[in-house]
Amino acid sequence: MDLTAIPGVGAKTADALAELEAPEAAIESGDVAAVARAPGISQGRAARIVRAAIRQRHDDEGTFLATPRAREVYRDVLDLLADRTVTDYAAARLETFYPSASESRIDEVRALSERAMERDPDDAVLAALEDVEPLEVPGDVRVRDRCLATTDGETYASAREAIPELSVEVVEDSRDLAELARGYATVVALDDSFAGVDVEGDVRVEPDALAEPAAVVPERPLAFFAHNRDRILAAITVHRAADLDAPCDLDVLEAALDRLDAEGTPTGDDELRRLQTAVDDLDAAVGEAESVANDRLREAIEAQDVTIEGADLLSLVERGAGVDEVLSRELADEYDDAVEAAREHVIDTLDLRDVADIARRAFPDEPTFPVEREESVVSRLREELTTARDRRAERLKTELADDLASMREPAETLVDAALELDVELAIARFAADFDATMPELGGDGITIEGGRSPLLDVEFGDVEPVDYDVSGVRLLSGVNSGGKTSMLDLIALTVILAHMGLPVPADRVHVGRIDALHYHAKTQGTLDAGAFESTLRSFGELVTDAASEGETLVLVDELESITEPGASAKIMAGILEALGARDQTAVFVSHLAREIRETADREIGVDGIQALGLEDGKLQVDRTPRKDTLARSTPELIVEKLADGNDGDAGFYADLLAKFE
Ligand SMILES: Nc1ncnc2c1ncn2[C@@H]1O[C@H](COP(=O)(O)OP(=O)(O)OP(=O)(O)O)[C@@H](O)[C@H]1O
Repeated sequence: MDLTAIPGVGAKTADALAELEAPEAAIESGDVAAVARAPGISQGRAARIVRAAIRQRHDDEGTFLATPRAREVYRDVLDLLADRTVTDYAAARLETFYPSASESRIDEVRALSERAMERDPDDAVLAALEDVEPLEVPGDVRVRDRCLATTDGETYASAREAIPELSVEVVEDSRDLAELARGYATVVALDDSFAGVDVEGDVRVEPDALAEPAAVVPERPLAFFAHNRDRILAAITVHRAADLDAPCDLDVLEAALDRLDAEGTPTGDDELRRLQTAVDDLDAAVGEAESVANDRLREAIEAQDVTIEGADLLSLVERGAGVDEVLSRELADEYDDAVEAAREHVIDTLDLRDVADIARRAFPDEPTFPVEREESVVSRLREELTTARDRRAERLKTELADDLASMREPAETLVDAALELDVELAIARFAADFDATMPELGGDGITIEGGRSPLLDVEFGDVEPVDYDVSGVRLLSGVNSGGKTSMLDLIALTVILAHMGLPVPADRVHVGRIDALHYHAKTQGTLDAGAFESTLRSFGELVTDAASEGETLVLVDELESITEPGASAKIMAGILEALGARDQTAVFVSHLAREIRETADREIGVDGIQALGLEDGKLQVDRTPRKDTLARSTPELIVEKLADGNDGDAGFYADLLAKFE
């Protein structure tokens, strides 16, 4: 597949996508997370690429949302869905859903919606989803306790390329190797020629190491799991909570991850913990041991009466002997005890085992006061412990990397499935929150039964259900604030959702398949000549043959506000005539329904949102449009109320009312 064939994907993006293991498969399966793993591709961009590819696959021109207001309603739909996602991934993935004229695309998403609506958005699942994120490729890993060694320049270059995690050293002979082995816990010699050499330290001869880097740097495969550990564990919890089929044994994967911390260090091994603590606490323990010895010695000296014969004292003084000699002569046993206590302290506190003999040498046999550590011995001890720790860690890492080697793919599948579940749960929650049902598609016109718009400015619980049945061109009249604009919004929302393949907030909906939605919102005030002309042109295009190929739904809100009432009634009548002649479906909301109908050359049906009356100065409205009814306007209602009154002016109001008929 030529990636640049996807609309909007240029050569640069195609190169970035080509870095993925299987870019075509990721794009085709709509896996936004996988696409977003390409360098420099954000989740939003990935969603746009996937959407463009879907459109291409379904031969879909993407011209369904033909006006700004139609696009706004679509945005509102996406927001309602995104509000019900837990992960950013699901919100981005939902952006790949769009209203489409393509039957195959709608069916694809309908299948997903139907599956989604069976799901139970359980709180435990939603909570577990909080920590699921798309898997990431970890940054560069650097390993400092191991190195590669070779005598050959070419091998050196390929080693640097194949295993950038380790330093590569050029050596000449086994002496050089031995030198390296003093600085590194492990040296991996890449040349055959070193086979059988006997050098002190952990020197391995592995001529095939470059072919199997993970064996030399288990940190590489482990870094993936360490970096993504929490996400994978969260995905495991999601699978358990939602009872999803798992691609691997979750207990085994979890147990393996439990042996790894976020830095990629194996955990849960007592021996490694012992060695690590010994390295960390060595200095402190030696310091404490010095105090132990000195306290003891001080006490012994204080308690001791040293008796020395004059001749001996004289001889000592003549020889210039110091206190050490007095100590060794007079307090040899006490000194030995004190030093023994110091040695035991270090060995016991650090739980030293095979290096206990080195630890003993950290305090000298020769009496001194105060007792002081032998710095070179302590350094040696530190080196030995560090090397032992690093070797132990490497062994554990290798074992763990082996255990996890076969789990990378299942882990990816696991996280992808959890993220996809979030998409489905968003649809399930949308359906549950708004009592939505799957619409029927096909035939002509639109039938909505028990429709409730979640876009209204009232609590969803307070939204009154409405019914409306539209075929052909209709005028929608009605009282101010009766719900005419809200009805257009509900129709637009319903048609968009139905063409996205999603459930609609109604008891029952039947929607004829359309190719484009033209929804024109009410303009704010009269337009100037230029704006008026361009608005008229857009309607002109809409009703010309070229533009009206295919089915369109036209929703227009109070077009009369663009110019003076007389002219606008004529214009609307003309547009409705043209749309009617082309068998399109249209709803025009207007307060000039009567004038339009009178001006039009063909019969135009008028429906009305009726006021039931005024109660305490407030309109009581039946929000469901009454078929073939020119609704009374608000002023008419008020005049009627005044005419019915007992005021002296009633006659005047009765005459006024007559003018409305
Ligand atoms: N189905 C409904 N259930 C509850 N409230 C509704 C419903 N439809 C509309 N409303 C309320 O009525 C208000 C006015 O609705 P809307 O703007 O649709 O009326 P309108 O007939 O277009 O008014 P105008 O003639 O002034 O343009 C809404 O803001 C909303 O609060």
